[in-house]
Amino acid sequence: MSRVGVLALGPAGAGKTTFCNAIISHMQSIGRRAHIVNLDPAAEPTEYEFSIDIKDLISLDDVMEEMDLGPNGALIYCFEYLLDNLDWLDEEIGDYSDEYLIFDCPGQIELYTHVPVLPNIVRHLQNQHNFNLCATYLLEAPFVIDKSKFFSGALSAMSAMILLELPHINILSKLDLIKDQVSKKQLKRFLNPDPLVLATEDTDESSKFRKLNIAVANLVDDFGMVQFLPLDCHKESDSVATILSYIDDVTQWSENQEPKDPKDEFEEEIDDFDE
Ligand SMILES: Nc1nc2c(ncn2[C@@H]2O[C@H](COP(=O)(O)OP(=O)(O)OP(=O)(O)O)[C@@H](O)[C@H]2O)c(=O)[nH]1
Repeated sequence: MSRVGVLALGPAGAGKTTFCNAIISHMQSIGRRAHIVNLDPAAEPTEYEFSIDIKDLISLDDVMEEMDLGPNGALIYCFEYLLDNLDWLDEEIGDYSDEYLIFDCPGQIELYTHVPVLPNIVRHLQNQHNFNLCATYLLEAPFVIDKSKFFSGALSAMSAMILLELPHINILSKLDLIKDQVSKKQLKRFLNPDPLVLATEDTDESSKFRKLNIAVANLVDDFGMVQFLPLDCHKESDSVATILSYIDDVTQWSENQEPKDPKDEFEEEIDDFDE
């Protein structure tokens, strides 16, 4: 038996929970079942009930109060507690066989860029529960269309990809917020950009950061971190369906199957952008 799990990752407020809800809603509309696993010990209830909720094990408020810790220290404590009590997760997951689980993760990206707590949970899910996992990393469109922020976002996504070692899909969320600011052509540039061009254009040849910018751009390019699937949760759009079909491909990976090129997948989505 193999299970499919999707991790929703990304900085605070990037739209992870909204994305999880949009996936569930879309799946329900096409007759598929999926469940949200809330891994954020500070999360409030959302549109769809959590099928598995870390708050049933431990909550951030309780830890802050009882251990006299700040929010970040308390979050790390919660995850270490989860790691020490993985039998709780095992029991909860036991009820969901052959189903899609969407793991809504906290926005404190150090959990998957610095400290190994999420990678340890990922290994447990793979080894003990035979999960086919995939990571989705959300970055807000208004954030990413700014060049310097684009690189910082791409580097944080890359860091998560390296630490988690999972099939990785970058998602540009909140597309509606940039609709009036960028043309279809500009959007394409940010969905599938050439990092070297981004790093060097408009940069003074003598700038002392030029060499560093080029080195960072090459690194980002080498790791293939520069393709984004667009997501607009506030509009009836095909973006969720497109992302889901891509997730389906990477999680049901078979040896002789090549991954689809996300560029082709979202081409149609971009065509609708100016309308
Ligand atoms: N305009 C717009 N707003 C969005 C979109 N997706 C999410 N939001 C809003 O962005 C805010 C944050 O969304 P969440 O889904 O809670 O983000 P999150 O990444 O889960 O947040 P944390 O769990 O706190 O890290 C909410 O007010 C959402 O309504 C979108 O596609 N467009």
